[in-house]
Order: sequence, then C-alpha cells, then structure tokens
Amino acid sequence: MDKEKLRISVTEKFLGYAADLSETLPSSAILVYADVFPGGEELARFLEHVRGHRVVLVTREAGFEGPEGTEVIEVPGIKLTRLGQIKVAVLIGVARGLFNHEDLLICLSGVAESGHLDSLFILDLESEFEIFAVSQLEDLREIVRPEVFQRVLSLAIVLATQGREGRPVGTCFILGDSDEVLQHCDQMVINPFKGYPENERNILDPRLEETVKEFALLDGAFVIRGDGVIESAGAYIRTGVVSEDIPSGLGARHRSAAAITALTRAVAITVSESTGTVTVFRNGKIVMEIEKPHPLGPETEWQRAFYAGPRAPSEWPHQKKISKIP
Ligand SMILES: Nc1ncnc2c1ncn2[C@@H]1O[C@H](COP(=O)(O)OP(=O)(O)OP(=O)(O)O)[C@@H](O)[C@H]1O
Repeated sequence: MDKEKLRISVTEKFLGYAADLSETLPSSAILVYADVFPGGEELARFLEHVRGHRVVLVTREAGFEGPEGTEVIEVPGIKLTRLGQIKVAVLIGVARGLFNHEDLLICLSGVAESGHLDSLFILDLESEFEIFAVSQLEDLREIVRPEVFQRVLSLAIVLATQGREGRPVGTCFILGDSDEVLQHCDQMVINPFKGYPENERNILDPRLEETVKEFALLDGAFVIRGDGVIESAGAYIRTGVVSEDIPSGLGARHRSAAAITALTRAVAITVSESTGTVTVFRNGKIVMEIEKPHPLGPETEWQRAFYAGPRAPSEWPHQKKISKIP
C-alpha cells in the first residue's frame, strides 16, 4: 500500500473512533493533537463528523488560529511523549478554566512530527489521580494569571529537556501569593532582580527568557508574582514547619516546593536536575509529573515508511476551506 495513503488511513481511523466514542460517552470535549496532520483535510472531515461537539486543538505552533468553532491550546515547542503532550494541554486547559475535574475528555495524540495520530486516551479528570490531581488547580486563576502559569511551565519543560550548555539544570519556580511566600524565604545568594523596575522583570517578557535560564543555574528558587513580576531568584525556602501531607521520599528541592505550597496558596513548578522531570505542586501535593522524553533510537524501516512528518497547521492547504466549518 502507498505509504502516504497508509498514514492518512490510520489517522482517519483514529478520528473515526473518536467521533464514534463522542456519540457513546458523555464526553465534554475531544482533544486533538493538531500538529500531526499531513494536511488539514482529515481534520476538516472530522470536524464535520463531530459537529456540535466541543473540539480543542493542541498545537506547538505559536499564534495558531483553529478553524471556526474549535478552541486552541498552545503547548511548548518541545517534543514530548504522547501522554506528555496531553498532560501539558490538560494542565494549561485547567489553569485557563477550560476544563475542570468533572470533565471526561477523549484525547487523540501521536508522535510529534510523525504525521499521523496513533493514540487514543479517554480521561476522566476526576479519577485520573495517577496522572494529575486537577482539582488542586481549579482556583489557580484567582492568584496566577493563566498566561504566567503557561509561560513558566513552558520554560520549565524547555530547561528540563535542553538543560543549559549541554548540562542538566534543576530549579524551582514558585508562582502566586508571593508576599506570603517571601515570608518563608531567605536569600541563598544576592537577589539578581532586586532594584529593577517591575516592567523590566516580568516573566511574560520574551527578552527575559535567556536571563531566567541563566539564573536557573543558581541555588534556590524563583519567586514570581501572579502577574508575572519576578520578585526573587536564588531564594531558600525555610521548610521547618510543614504539614504531614507532603509526599515522602522527595529530595530537598522537591520537598521545599511541596512545603511552600502547603504553607501558602502558591503553585510550584520544579525541574529535577537528576531526572529531568517537571513536577507541579499545589496544597503540598503533586498535581502532575511530566517526564523528560528519551531521545529516539535510530529509525526502523517501518518508522521511515510511516513517519514522513506533518506540515505545520498554518501550511495546511485546506486551512482556508476548513475555517468555514461552523
Ligand atoms: N529549602 C530549599 N529552598 C530552595 N532550594 C532548595 C532548598 N533545598 C534544596 N534546594 C535546591 O535544590 C538543590 C538540589 O537538592 P537535592 O538534590 O537534595 O534535591 P532534589 O529534590 O533531589 O532535586 P534534584 O532532583 O534536582 O536533584 C540544591 O542544590 C538547592 O539549590
């Protein structure tokens, strides 16, 4: 069989299963990893099929506008595992208020740049405690702007995956409730952000990316206000008095991150130097862990035949046509 046809037919089959399931299950949304499509045609047919259902497209492409009637979640431009992509998308969705613990999601994913969908997950957010404790983040918007959470999560994933100058990096970002957080912190080193005007130290400013990555090499944690202003880097969290809720077996960085979220309303995002795992903490609990993807081995003949690579959504030839679907 022609390789291109084979890839498209697998993707279409998965889209077909998802469409059938959306009729059978009381699902609240279908999440589709949009970057795997070789063109926009299959998606256009799918959207016609599932008209009336909520479809959320997940993409690594900045500024991508989905076809009319769809919502878009932008995930970091980093290759993640299939489940990793879904986890990050759900996490950002919850932080933005798009999903909550009552949602049942049908999720379609695939290997980044493979050009086809190959995985279907059904996630009942209330019961997926092994994957994420969604309810811990539902009030997050009250203290952290969603775009700040999204930005820091992306930075953490980039640091975890790429490290700095070829070396792994470990760090911790504490977001929100920063006045209270600072009450539990001492400086490990001189605070490099001290004295700068607020508009020059906001994490949403893309010009700060390299600075933040550089200061991630310092011992200690970043303390960031809910609106993105970085209050401190190199902060040491005093973890003397903490609740018993904190998971056992954590190292000092992860333990201090859990502790500060038990003591305040902040959310903490850690990057582990030893494993490359990104962990999100709230209320002293682990909300989600995103494992570092392992580098792929040499391609097999089957993979070469199959993984021809998709086009970016903006390059889809049918982008114009599908944008008309209500
Ligand atoms: N209380 C704390 N507050 C802020 N940072 C801390 C604290 N304790 C440890 N750290 C930071 O964590 C670093 C690593 O500590 P440790 O290896 O014990 O933690 P870990 O949780 O195992 O993290 P990793 O997985 O990154 O190794 C320390 O060098 C220090 O920079």
